[in-house]
Amino acid sequence: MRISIIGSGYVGLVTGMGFIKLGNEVIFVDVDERKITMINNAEPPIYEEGLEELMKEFRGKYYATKDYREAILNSDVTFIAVGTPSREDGSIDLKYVESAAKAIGEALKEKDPYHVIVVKSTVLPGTTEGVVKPLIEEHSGKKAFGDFGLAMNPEFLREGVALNDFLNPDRVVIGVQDERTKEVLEKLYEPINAPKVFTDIKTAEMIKYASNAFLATKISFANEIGNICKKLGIDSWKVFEGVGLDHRISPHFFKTGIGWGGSCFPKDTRALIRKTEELGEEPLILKAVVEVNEKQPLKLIELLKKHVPELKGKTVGVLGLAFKPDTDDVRETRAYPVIKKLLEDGARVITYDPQAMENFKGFYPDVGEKITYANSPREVLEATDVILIVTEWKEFEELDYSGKIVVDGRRVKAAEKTARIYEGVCW
Ligand SMILES: NC(=O)C1=CN([C@@H]2O[C@H](COP(=O)(O)OP(=O)(O)OC[C@H]3O[C@@H](n4cnc5c(N)ncnc54)[C@H](O)[C@@H]3O)[C@@H](O)[C@H]2O)C=CC1
Ligand SMILES: O=C(O)[C@H]1O[C@H](OP(=O)(O)OP(=O)(O)OC[C@H]2O[C@@H](n3ccc(=O)[nH]c3=O)[C@H](O)[C@@H]2O)[C@H](O)[C@@H](O)[C@@H]1O
Repeated sequence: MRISIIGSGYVGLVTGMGFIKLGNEVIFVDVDERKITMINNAEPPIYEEGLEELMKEFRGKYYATKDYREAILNSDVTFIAVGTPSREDGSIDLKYVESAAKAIGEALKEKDPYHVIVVKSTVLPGTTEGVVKPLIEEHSGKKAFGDFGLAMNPEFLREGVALNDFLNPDRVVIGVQDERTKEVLEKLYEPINAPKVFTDIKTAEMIKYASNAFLATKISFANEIGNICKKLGIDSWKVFEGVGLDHRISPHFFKTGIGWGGSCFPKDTRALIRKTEELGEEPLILKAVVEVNEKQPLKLIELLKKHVPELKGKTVGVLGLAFKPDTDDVRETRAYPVIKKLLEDGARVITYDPQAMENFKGFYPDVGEKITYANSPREVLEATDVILIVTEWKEFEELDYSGKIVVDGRRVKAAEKTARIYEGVCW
């Protein structure tokens, strides 16, 4: 099938390359010239395992452009995968979705054969039918479900293992209304060996929010129990190993630590909270889930002060800046509140991350003043005896922490074994 993808970020690029691997051809559309040039040179604009190899292998099966018209006229299915960030008040900002829908509508004017538009971006229930559909109809002069198809197909991939998640998902959720669109998507996803859940459009939208909210809840719940365990001298990882063996609960996604960050859990829980309030309901659990998560990274500093009561003038090493390992993404990373607090308390910071330092400089560009970006994790260990671990990169397992005070937010076994003083956040 010929596919066009609007928005070539983490989701657009990964799903696009995934569809190519399944035998399709893809035209990527973006507004960012830098990304377009990089994709056309088979260079991934983001770090994601296996992506570069795939882009090199399938050169010729895809290209990137700014031109919506060209992309729509030369494809049969268009996915919308633009960002859906938070507004200042936490509500969902649909400006990219809206401008994509308008531009698709304009391009669709000239297209005769049936074209299917699929919303892949995470959008609140009602958005595809209440915002995307009327904009495409207004700008194309055509009618949804008659002149063109419309569907909602949320994405569940995780950064770092994104290609594998896309190609081997637990399920594929497809929200559709008309039979013709359903057939197109059934065919497109046929090679994927996973249960296909067909629903109406707003149910598909809700499945995505409920999934992310549940996962965020699972971690905040585990961290709340983990904080109690810490006070009682209990290893919460052992606790959740035992808890997770109950098949109704499952052992996955139960790691206690300094909480969840990333481009989605924070913004999606906020958006769902705002939507719930708008509907006149009280999001009691969701609010608590967020509150636990905001406090959790500061536990690192609290524990550090047990051993180093005065941080003023001290150099503190921070290992890891990405919101999790195997990505260069620093959106809502727990490293930010940790480093902010260290600097507020008068400490100097020396930090290292294998992939995310350039992105993190967006928060703290004043290199050398209060924060130094090291060339290796060893350089951090040479500079100071006080270490905080924020992201569990594999290479941090290869270090010798002898003589160090380590406060660990993610459980790096080598630190637990070799540090002079070791504090785990929930163990
Ligand atoms: N990052 C992730 O792991 C996952 C993200 N999602 C959802 O997928 C959506 C996209 O997320 P990401 O890929 O992380 O975002 P991103 O920010 O990495 O990528 C979005 C891309 O859209 C482009 N863009 C913005 N406006 C545009 C327009 N009018 N026309 C064409 N391109 C435009 C941007 O330049 C950017 O390259 C969001 O709704 C997110 O919640 C869903 C599952 C996983
Ligand atoms: O909607 C999205 O964007 C995606 O959000 C998450 O994926 P992602 O943000 O890439 O990362 P996760 O692996 O879920 O980790 C999120 C955060 O939770 C933390 N985490 C994860 C697992 C765990 O057991 N404990 C824990 O603290 C991680 O350190 C990280 O900060 C979901 O896992 C995906 O299914 C979803 O598609």
